[in-house]
Formats: sequence, structure tokens, C-alpha cells
Amino acid sequence: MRPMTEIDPTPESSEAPYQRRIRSFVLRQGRLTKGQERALETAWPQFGIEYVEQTLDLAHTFGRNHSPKILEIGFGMGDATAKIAQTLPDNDFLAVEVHTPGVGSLLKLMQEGDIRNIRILQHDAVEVLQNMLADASLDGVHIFFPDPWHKKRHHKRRLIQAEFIQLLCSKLKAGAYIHVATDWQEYAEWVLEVLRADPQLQNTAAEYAEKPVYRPLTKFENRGLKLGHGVWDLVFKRI
Ligand SMILES: C[S@@+](CC[C@H](N)C(=O)[O-])C[C@H]1O[C@@H](n2cnc3c(N)ncnc32)[C@H](O)[C@@H]1O
Repeated sequence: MRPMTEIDPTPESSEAPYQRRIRSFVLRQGRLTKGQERALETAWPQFGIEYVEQTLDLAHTFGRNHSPKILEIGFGMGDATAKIAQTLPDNDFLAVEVHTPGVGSLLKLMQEGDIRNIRILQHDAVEVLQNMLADASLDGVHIFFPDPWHKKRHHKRRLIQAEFIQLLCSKLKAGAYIHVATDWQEYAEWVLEVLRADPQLQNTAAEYAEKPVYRPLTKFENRGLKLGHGVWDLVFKRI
């Protein structure tokens, strides 16, 4: 197993409404394949967005105005992202991930499939939300299989927390959606509770939603389903 590097929590402060002290991710020192390395060199200049503390003009970034703008947080190796972008060519996807091999992998998939409606930001999505996205600028958010942080003492590292959802809601247009999928039942229950408790959100189902058709089954999910493991989709709308 590769050595894991924990990112140091940023110092405590009481200035901003949502202070990010605990990271929801661990930066792994993954090795890049030759193909990922090549994709990073050749496609990043066209499809990568550098993190800066300045509001991103999404229409300008994607070169079109009226297409729905969807944020994906933590795309992993990008397989689902690439498939969804191909399935929904009229939507634009801002895909955020911290892991370099994942960024290389998605860029490679974009080159192979000639996919042009994705832009990639390699940074902590919380800081991207805080510093780069305008209020009421998003039509949807995808969070697929966020790290469940199984152990109770790690629950504070879970991405989905009440304050994070408040921040996310401020970036959603009225009627925009949040779609979370998880294969960890206890996290599904946690997410359901957090989303239900936010007065700005409305569940589109009684509890868990049917898997929306645009979300492809991942290899890992397929394997889990065969073993009888469950997957829970949650789709909420911003009022
Ligand atoms: C369990 S993986 C799931 C990846 C992918 N969505 C899938 O379904 O295969 C969770 C991913 O979220 C990323 N992640 C976690 N917190 C993040 C954050 N705050 N900003 C950006 N990426 C994050 C991790 O690096 C990791 O790749």
C-alpha cells in the first residue's frame, strides 16, 4: 500500500461563516500512468482550470451561456463523469477532484471520447465553493460515493455536514438539484438526515430516490450489487 499523507487541518478561526478545518480527503501519492501523464500535459491547458480566489465566469469557461451548469465533487477516476457528459451533451460539468491520477484519467477519457463539456479543477471542493463559485450559479451537484469515513471518530471528516450543505445551497439556483449516491447504508441515513434538515431543500422522493438514468453503474458498484450490497441515491431540490 502506498504511504498516505494527511493534509494538515487549516488553523481554527472564527472569521468566515464556514471554516474548513477538517479535510474530507486524504491526498494519496498515486503514481501516474504514461497515458495519464500525457493527457495532463496535452489536455490540461484546454480543459483544466487553475484554482484562484476569484469568481469563475461559468458561461465564459464553457463558451456557452444557457446550458445547465453541474458541479461534480470528488470524481475519482472520472469514468462516471465522462459517461454522463456524453449522455447529457447539452449540460456543462465542472468536475472537482484533488487526486492527480484521477485528473489525468478523466483528461484521457475526454481525449479518447472527444468530450468537450467538462472542465476540471484540482482542488478542495469546499474552497472552490467558497472562493470561486458565484451564488445561485449552479443547476445541479453530483456527489457520487463520497468517502464514508466509517469510524465514528472520523465522522467529522465526512464531506456532507449541515454547514457544507448550507454553503452548497447558496450556490444553487432555485429548482437546482443535489444528487448524492452512496453504498454505505449508515452514511446514506446520515445524508438523508442532513439534507432533510435543511429548510432550503426538498426531497424528490419519500426517502431514497430511484437511480437517475444518467448515473451509470460503476464497476465497483456492479460488483457490490452482485454480492447483494445496496446503493442509495438521494436527490433533493433547492426551493
Ligand atoms: C470514494 S471516492 C469516489 C470517487 C468517484 N466519485 C466514484 O464514484 O468512483 C471519493 C473521492 O472524493 C474525493 N474528494 C473527497 N473530498 C474532496 C474534496 N473536498 N474536494 C475534492 N475532492 C474530494 C477523493 O479524493 C476521492 O477521489
